[in-house]
Amino acid sequence: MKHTVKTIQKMRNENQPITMLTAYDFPTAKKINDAGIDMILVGDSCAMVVHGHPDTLTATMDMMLLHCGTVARACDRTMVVADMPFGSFQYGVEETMRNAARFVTEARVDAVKFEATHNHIAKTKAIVEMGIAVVGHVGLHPQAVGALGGLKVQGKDMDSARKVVSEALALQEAGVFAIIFEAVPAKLSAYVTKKLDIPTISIGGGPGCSGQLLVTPDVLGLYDNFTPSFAKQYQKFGAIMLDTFKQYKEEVISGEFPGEAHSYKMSDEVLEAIEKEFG
Ligand SMILES: Nc1nc(=O)c2c([nH]1)NC[C@@H]1CN(c3ccc(C(=O)N[C@@H](CCC(=O)O)C(=O)O)cc3)CN21
Ligand SMILES: CC(C)C(=O)C(=O)O
Ligand SMILES: [Mg+2]
Repeated sequence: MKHTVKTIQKMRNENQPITMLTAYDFPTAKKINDAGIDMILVGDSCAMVVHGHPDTLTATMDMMLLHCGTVARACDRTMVVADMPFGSFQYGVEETMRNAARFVTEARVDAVKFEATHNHIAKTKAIVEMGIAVVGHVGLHPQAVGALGGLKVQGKDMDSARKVVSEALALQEAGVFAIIFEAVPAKLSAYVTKKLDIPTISIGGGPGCSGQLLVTPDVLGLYDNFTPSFAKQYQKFGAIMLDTFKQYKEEVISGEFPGEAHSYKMSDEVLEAIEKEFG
């Protein structure tokens, strides 16, 4: 059965931890779905971990719609959340509504997320009123990397902690069904989680949230430009891939590949006839 806003909120109410990972392609999304992970975020982190850009600002509507549609096709259980790229929710309520609708109608995702601050509460309400499920996102907003002066923890001092708490409360009030806490001290997200009635999902937000999220290439060991300190690498698939490609190269050079098992056969008569005809 496919997860819905209701089943995710039920998990939170029954104290069952919610699991979430990012995905950008069909085979990975299918494995995440089949593993029973509750939610997938098609993050604009794909600009970095899939497309090789230094930050998320180059993600576009076209890029996100393509990856979202691909991931959505792989998921018959996992709830799929589209991350709205920078520039898609900044220019007024109507344009934001139109862009949110495209994720639902064209890519067939189950919900949208964007890096909303206090300036985006009216837009959040407008999308919720359209009937689209919305996820909030507080703490580190990677799309604000320029203004923040780097991708770093948020909410350690009074001003930024107040921003995290007040934005989370305002987003809940605006109707989001869950909120992602990114790079926030564990004590602060635990405090806000208790204050809220909706699930909180941590990516570097500590164990006190209702669920956990990681960027899948970090989990698999597939992205080696950098890894945030909160990410846990469960496997070293990057090293396995490197060894595999080296082995393939060696086998082609040595003639070991392709052997008989990986080649097609034909009858000697046909070949002899061809040789006769063409010399
Ligand atoms: N591979 C990857 N994993 C992520 O979790 C991730 C992305 N990319 N891209 C989008 C955002 C950006 N995020 C990030 C990226 C880096 C740090 C990081 O390296 N922080 C340092 C501190 C840096 C500083 O203080 O200047 C750390 O030690 O965690 C944190 C969050 C989380 N997201
Ligand atoms: C880091 C998570 C929350 C995200 O927004 C992304 O993967 O783009
Ligand atoms: Mg993002």
